[in-house]
Amino acid sequence: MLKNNLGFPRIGSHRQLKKACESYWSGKTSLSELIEVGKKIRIENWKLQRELGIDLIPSNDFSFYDHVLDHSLMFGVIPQRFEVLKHLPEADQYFAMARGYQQNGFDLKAMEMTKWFDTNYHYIVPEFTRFQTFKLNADKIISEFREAKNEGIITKSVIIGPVSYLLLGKEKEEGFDKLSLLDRLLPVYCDLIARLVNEGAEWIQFDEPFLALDINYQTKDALRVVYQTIRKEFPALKILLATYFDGLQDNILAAVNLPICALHLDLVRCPEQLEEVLPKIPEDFTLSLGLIDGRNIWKTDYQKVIPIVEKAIKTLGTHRVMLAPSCSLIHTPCNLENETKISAEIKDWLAFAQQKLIEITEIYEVVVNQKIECLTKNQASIQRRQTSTLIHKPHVKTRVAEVKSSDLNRKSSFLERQIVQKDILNLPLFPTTTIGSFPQTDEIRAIRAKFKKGEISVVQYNEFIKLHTQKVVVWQEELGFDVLVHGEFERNDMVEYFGELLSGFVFSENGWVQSYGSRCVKPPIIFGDIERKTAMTVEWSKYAQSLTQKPMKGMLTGPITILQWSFVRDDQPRSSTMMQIAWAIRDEVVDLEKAGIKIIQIDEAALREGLPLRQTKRAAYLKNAIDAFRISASGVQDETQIHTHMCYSEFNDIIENIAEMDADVITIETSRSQMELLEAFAKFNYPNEIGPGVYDIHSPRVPSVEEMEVLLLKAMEVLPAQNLWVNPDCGLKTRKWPETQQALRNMIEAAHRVRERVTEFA
Ligand SMILES: CN1c2c(nc(N)[nH]c2=O)NC[C@@H]1CNc1ccc(C(=O)N[C@@H](CCC(=O)N[C@@H](CCC(=O)N[C@@H](CCC(=O)O)C(=O)O)C(=O)O)C(=O)O)cc1
Ligand SMILES: N[C@@H](CCS)C(=O)O
Ligand SMILES: [Zn+2]
Repeated sequence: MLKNNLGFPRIGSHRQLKKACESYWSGKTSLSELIEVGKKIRIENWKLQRELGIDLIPSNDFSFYDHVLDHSLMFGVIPQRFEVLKHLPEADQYFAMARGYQQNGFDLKAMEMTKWFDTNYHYIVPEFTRFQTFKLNADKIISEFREAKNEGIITKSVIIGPVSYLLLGKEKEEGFDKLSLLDRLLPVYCDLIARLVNEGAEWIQFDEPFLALDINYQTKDALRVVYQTIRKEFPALKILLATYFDGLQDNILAAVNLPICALHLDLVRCPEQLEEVLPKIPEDFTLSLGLIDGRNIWKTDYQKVIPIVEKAIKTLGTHRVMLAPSCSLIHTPCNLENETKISAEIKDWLAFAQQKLIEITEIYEVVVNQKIECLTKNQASIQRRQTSTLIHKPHVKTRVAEVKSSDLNRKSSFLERQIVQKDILNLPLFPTTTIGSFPQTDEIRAIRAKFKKGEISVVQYNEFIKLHTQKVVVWQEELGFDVLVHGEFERNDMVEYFGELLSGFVFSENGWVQSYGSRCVKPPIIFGDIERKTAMTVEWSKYAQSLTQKPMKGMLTGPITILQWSFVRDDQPRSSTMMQIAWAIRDEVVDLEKAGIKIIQIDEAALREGLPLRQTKRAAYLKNAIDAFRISASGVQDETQIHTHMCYSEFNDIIENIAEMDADVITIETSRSQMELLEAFAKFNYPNEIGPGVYDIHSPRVPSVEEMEVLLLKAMEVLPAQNLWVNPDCGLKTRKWPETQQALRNMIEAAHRVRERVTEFA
């Protein structure tokens, strides 16, 4: 029974990769220093996995920015516009594709970035053209394989399977289907496999996560052609095909009929699939059981998983079963041992990536070598958690259970509210605003770190934050913004900040997980019932409002997003936890209104991300999610304008549900996709107000006045001008000040120009 790992966190246990990348980007360190940091992380990871007893250790799971972009480079899928950078080192071309490039007279937009399935990881979307060609550049994958081999480890290279790679991309021209590119792509995959086999590769892991999604006949057929071709060319190759994030369901036959050696199943997301898959497994097939949750941080209950392993062994025999995490471990933090502040009681319930690999080994030991002490120790922890007095608060449960329909509804319809709000707020056409955060400078982060270490007092910290808030308010007024924000300088992260103020959460010091590129998050851990201990944002919003006559938006993170970007307790339905958060946020919204805040934004950046991957599960999720949002937003009077904000979202399939949220204004990400998204809003006759992002804040590139004006004009073609707002795609916390100032100046100018055009036209 082989112990199989699908992927290990690549950021380093102390975010070494983030620091090295950012240092290189800012010109402080050289490329060779960056490359060295990457190599050190990889070697440490491989050695660690070997020490922990993993048999199939992955390589090519490392990436300097994103593994999908790595594949695009590996296959020569480089958009034409980056050809002009051919003279640069390959690493700089790579980072230019990810981040845009605005230097030395060049002005190249970054490639689109979107969510990796239902995770908070973002990948760079491959861009395909009708006559797309592919050309192999296997340097990265081969050199990583060799690096590990030098350490005496024959790794299992991880590659995204050809079908999933194509499906992850986007057709940049009309009139062709990306799957039709398979004829040209497959031979390049075969060249790649040949190179790996030549180097001594025995196993290759092909990730085909789309097999766990709703796919059509053509896709199943494409999978068949691909793996038949590979099998024919490489009869001795051990192909492990990995599916994750859901079950195979109606794709079971398509999967088990593929000529592969091993199939990986996510048995955390879909345990019930095993029953159906087992009898259909061909004789020469191995099954990789994804039993350790790669998407959460709770200790595995061995008593629950061991019978599953035994069942698989009974049908297949020990040698045809593998033990594995449910998916790559990049979605979990590296090592629980680095945590010094989580109480011993709660730490006992947790497992980070390293501990998850230990769990695999322990389960193996229990099953194969009857090492019962591992099971006994595990069961003691599981029981301590189940009986802990920290978790349950009956009054919280009662409040959630007693929801009435009036709790879910604003007092009047949107059209009635719009009239009252227009009257009170008196905003111009195309009101200008931002999404909330302004640059979190190194100085702010350093001061917060000092405050957290107790090196400065709360008074000193608050004075410092107030000073920054004041500066940003004055600056927005000078620039002519219509609706102001306070800048969110007091927040470490839009979810962690609220978690810290709510009961039922704990926090890691080092539990970082990659979100995109060098950006990481430290998801809070929800272990118990949630309630608001005290007002969380009111003092900051009141202070900021006191500095200006213009409306100051109150800024909150919504229940869906707090849930989605946390590690959520697994001892009650997620929807129950979401409702507890919804009530806590509602209390805050009501308090903000009482404090005189006229516009309140409840960010739901993760609404789309939380949407189940399978169609059949979506309605239930959406019902709960929309109810949770409505509970959080409906405690206020008609006069109070509720905004929501979403980024990285493909809304076409959920536009009706977004309308049901009934936010007075929604601000959304649209600039990287050139407003494509708005057509969905237009088609649906979306009734409420919309701020389509015109400035892509995920790139340091400064957009020109003209290009933002063009985007606004595009928006006007499909939506009524009186419903449009002007704003960036998302918050500005990741940006530097100079580019932010220039971009926002341009944005305000673009709004003025469009206003003038409309007035002239009228
Ligand atoms: C809007 N997005 C968010 C997502 N998920 C979230 N949980 N939050 C989001 O805002 N998902 C979708 C999008 C895009 N994703 C991200 C993810 C992460 C960031 C980001 O800016 N991350 C920061 C870390 C933020 C944070 O927690 N900061 C803390 C700690 C700062 C720190 O590193 N401190 C140093 C010490 C500093 C010193 O001494 O000088 C340390 O601990 O070593 C804070 O500010 O206090 C990142 O840098 O990666 C953005 C968008
Ligand atoms: N208000 C948050 C939303 C990010 S999705 C911000 O501005 O950073
Ligand atoms: Zn956002």
